[in-house]
Amino acid sequence: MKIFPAELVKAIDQYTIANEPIASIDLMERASMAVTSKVMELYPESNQEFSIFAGSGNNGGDGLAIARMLSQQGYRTQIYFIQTTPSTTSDTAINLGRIVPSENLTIETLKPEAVIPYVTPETVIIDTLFGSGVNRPLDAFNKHMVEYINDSGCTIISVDLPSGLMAEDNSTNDPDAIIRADYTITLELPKLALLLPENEQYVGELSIVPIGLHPKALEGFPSNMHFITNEMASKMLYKRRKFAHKGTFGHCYLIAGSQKMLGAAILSSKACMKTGAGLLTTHIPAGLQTALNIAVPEVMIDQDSNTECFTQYSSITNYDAIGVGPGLGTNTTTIATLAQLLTDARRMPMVIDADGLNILAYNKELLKTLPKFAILTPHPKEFERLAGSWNNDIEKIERLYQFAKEHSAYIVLKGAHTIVASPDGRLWFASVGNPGMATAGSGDVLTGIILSLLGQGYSPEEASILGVHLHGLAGDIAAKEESQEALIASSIVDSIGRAFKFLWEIRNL
Ligand SMILES: NC(=O)C1=CN([C@@H]2O[C@H](COP(=O)(O)OP(=O)(O)OC[C@H]3O[C@@H](n4cnc5c(N)ncnc54)[C@H](OP(=O)(O)O)[C@@H]3O)[C@@H](O)[C@H]2O)[C@@H](O)CC1
Ligand SMILES: [K+]
Repeated sequence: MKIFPAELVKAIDQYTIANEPIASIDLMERASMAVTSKVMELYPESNQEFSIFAGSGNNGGDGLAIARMLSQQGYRTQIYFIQTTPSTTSDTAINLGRIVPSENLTIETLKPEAVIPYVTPETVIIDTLFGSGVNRPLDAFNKHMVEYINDSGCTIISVDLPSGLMAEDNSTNDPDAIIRADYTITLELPKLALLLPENEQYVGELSIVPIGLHPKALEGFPSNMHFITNEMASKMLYKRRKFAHKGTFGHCYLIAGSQKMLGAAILSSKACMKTGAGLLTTHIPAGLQTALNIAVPEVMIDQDSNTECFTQYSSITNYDAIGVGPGLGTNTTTIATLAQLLTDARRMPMVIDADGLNILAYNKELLKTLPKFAILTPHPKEFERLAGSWNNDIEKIERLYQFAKEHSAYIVLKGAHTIVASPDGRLWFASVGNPGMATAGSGDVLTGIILSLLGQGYSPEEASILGVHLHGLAGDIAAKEESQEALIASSIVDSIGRAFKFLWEIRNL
């Protein structure tokens, strides 16, 4: 699924109206119906009361239609229609005309000098003041409305975007003039601002509802940003052939672990095997063989002669892909050996994580020797060490583009919506995963998953995107079963199988 800027969303909207064809008021009705269904899913009990704050743009038009629909379903609904600009859009005017006040539905128009009515904290506020039409910080009256809603103590559901949030860059926005929603229900397409960590406080829990925009427009309009969906990930899966043998699925080589961090090597190894690698050889420091063997009997072991650092590696021509970094340490000898490995393995598919990345960050000349299309999997702090700091998430994305291009590498920037950046300037945002996955070893598991996919012949692009999606899905399955609190890295590994099954079911639909 593509992520489009607000102007293109508008153009897709227009294309749909012209080519489906459908009257714009009917498209608004369809969109409002989709949002109403989602709201009713969140609040199935019809004794829930709603207050809908509607602006005079089309977002407000949606709000008016949602109010009508909720009241028809038996929910008591009050509308506060905010009239600050004289120009009510034509569809919003039509929806205003469709409001027939009743016991369940009341409407009050608020003008700039109006006193804002008291809303009890039990009421759920539906915020439809502004949507994707905002291109500057809100004016004083609307900011006052936003502050009132934010301070109300009510649960807030924003439609399309939290009002006041611009669809892309908010670096010059006024943070006090943006709704802080508990839920954002966005129409059909995720907007960039909704996926950025700095906006989490405004967006709350994000859901996307299809509204039937024209498939030709969704396909044909260009964008270099994508949202990774189950459908997209499931299409990437390779079928395992009946006459395959373990050699068919690749021989992976993982260089990981140290005396204090053998766990990283264990988690990564397990994840690699669970993701379908045919063979895995794990290189660890001397003295740790038995522990690794017991923890992951499927793995072959390549022991270093040194107990403390990485000093040697076996012939890389034996392998199809290399993973390096989890729990490795950053000892001087380790740095020298990694430098040699990068030179030797110039044509190998490779994923580099954790201490591998720290070594690169503190020895930047090594970046020049990265194998082409190497995958780097930093968390934000590691990426900052590699690429320098940023002032906001839009600058961070710029940094990602530049860094991936400059080093011909795929960057997997881990976070709430992990971002994969390709060397040719495309980005993919993760749609799955949960805060329970911010736990020790979670990154080691991702490295193992990506290594496994590389070893099986997936391209670096596929391995990054599918790897991120499988990791997030497995985390979501684990959180559902055990809670986010109890989720540990091993739970993610244990759920990889179910993540695969889920994707295969979608593929075979
Ligand atoms: N995408 C789709 O397919 C569909 C989209 N739909 C819905 O349409 C929504 C977009 O509607 P929209 O374009 O009318 O914009 P919206 O945000 O409601 O209001 C803009 C108004 O606010 C004004 N304004 C702007 N900035 C301001 C400021 N700082 N302070 C004060 N005023 C400011 C601006 O005026 P102007 O900039 O001209 O001064 C304009 O009058 C979209 O989010 C979705 O909910 C569905 O109905 C159907 C399918
Ligand atoms: K809104």
